Amino acid sequence: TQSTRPQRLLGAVQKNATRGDPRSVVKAIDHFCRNQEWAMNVGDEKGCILDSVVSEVNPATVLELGTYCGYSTVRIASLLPPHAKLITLEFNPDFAAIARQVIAWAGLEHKVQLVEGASGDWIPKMKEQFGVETFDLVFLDHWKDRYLPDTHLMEECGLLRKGSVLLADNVICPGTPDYLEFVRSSPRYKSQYFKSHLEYTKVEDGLEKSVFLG
Ligand SMILES: Cn1ncc2cc([C@H](O)c3cccc(CNC(=O)c4cc(-c5ccc(F)cc5)cc(O)c4O)c3)ccc21
Ligand SMILES: [Mg+2]
Repeated sequence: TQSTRPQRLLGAVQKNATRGDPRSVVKAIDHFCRNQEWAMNVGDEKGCILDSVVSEVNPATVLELGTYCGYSTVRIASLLPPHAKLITLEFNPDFAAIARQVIAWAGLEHKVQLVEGASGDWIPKMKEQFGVETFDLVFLDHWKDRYLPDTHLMEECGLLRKGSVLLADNVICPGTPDYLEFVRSSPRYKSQYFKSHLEYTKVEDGLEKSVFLG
């Protein structure tokens, strides 16, 4: 039977990356996507911006919406302080199965809780299920039309505190117009655009960093 792109991406990691070495996992995926098959990872260029925001926030609790194959999960988790936790939500079981193996290859299982399910179902259960108070950092990279409703939901569920940082991928391509309009016009957010390119291409894209002001 035919393999899927995520399966081939995992194969490239297992072939070319060193177990327990997150940077080599990131490098192997970027090489695969640049030279073999494009895939919708945040990529190396936007990934450097992600790294700088993670390092600046130095979060104890992180929520990632949209795991896919675990590329950004590995980038974020590799920068977290010792007892920090990253919860990542993935509704597609095939993606989740690959991501678990990519995260394990990087040796980061102990820092990551991959939850299989949809953001809309799980955000209201975060506090009771995972003992989360609030998130210091949220990385939005799931369905683009879910960024805004899920941001409202996180506010309503008391998961954001004064200073919580939302970092959104793909605000230009594919684009998240309603989300961008909201965070840039709301008095409750301080928003900043980091211009970059769509992963592995010359097409413009960027990340939007929005600080919740409470
Ligand atoms: C509700 N819920 N809760 C958890 C959860 C998790 C998922 C999945 O992880 C999932 C599946 C399919 C698509 C996405 C969103 N990502 C994208 O669509 C994307 C596209 C492109 C692009 C750009 C140019 C192109 F020409 C083609 C694709 C570049 C990018 O970086 C992307 O992130 C995410 C979905 C809903 C979920
Ligand atoms: Mg993306």
